[in-house]
Formats: sequence, C-alpha cells, structure tokens
Amino acid sequence: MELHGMKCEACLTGAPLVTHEDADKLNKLIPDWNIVEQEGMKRLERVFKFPDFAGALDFTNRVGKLAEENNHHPAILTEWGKVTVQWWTHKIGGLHMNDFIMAAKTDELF
Ligand SMILES: C[C@H](O)[C@H](O)[C@H]1CNC2=NC(N)=NC(=O)C2=N1
Repeated sequence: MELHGMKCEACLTGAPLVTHEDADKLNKLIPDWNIVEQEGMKRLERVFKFPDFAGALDFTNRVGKLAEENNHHPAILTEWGKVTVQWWTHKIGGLHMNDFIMAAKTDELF
C-alpha cells in the first residue's frame, strides 16, 4: 500500500525509531521531504509554496485538522506564501514510521 493510505498508530514511548536504511527507503516515497536534524533529533521537513498568506493559512489549518484526526502533531511555520512543516515523534526523539505516513498524507492535502 502507498504511504498516504496507511494508518498512523498511537505514539508510544519505546516504539522503534526508523533505522537509517529504512529512512532512506521511505524518503524515496516522499521525495519532496528532507531529513533535517534539529536539537539532536531527525525530522522530516518540507516547504510548501502559495501565492499569498490566505492560501498558506488555509493549508496550515488543513494540516492541523489532519494532525488532530491522527493524534500526531507537526511543527508548522506559516509565512506569506510559504508553510514549513516538520514531522517527528517527540516521544522517541526522532523518526517513526508515523512521520513518513503523515508526510505522505500532508502531500495529499497540497
Ligand atoms: C498522548 C498523545 O498520544 C501523545 O502526546 C502524542 C500526541 N502527538 C504527538 N505528535 C508527535 N509528532 N509526536 C508525539 O510523540 C506525539 N505524542
């Protein structure tokens, strides 16, 4: 099944981090996302472009709704014409399979 059709499971302390090898494979399925490191934790990041602020804000709200539905929450920076989304799993301090699923679902909203 494609990533965007998969279910995001509840975040549990002790859940496995995605290995380097799997992260590379999964990243190929969401090629517009970069793996960045912040505060010592790997995160998935993508910048989405819009023609104005209203479009950026509307997208932000749709990502927010997706996050609430899945109980998995991103960092979102909303600017004029631009939204930066980051997915990672706070509870395990890095990337879980959920983050790749949520990134694919975010792409579907764009
Ligand atoms: C209780 C609840 O499941 C947790 O606090 C969730 C909420 N959303 C979350 N979102 C993300 N991205 N990582 C988490 O570890 C996380 N934990």
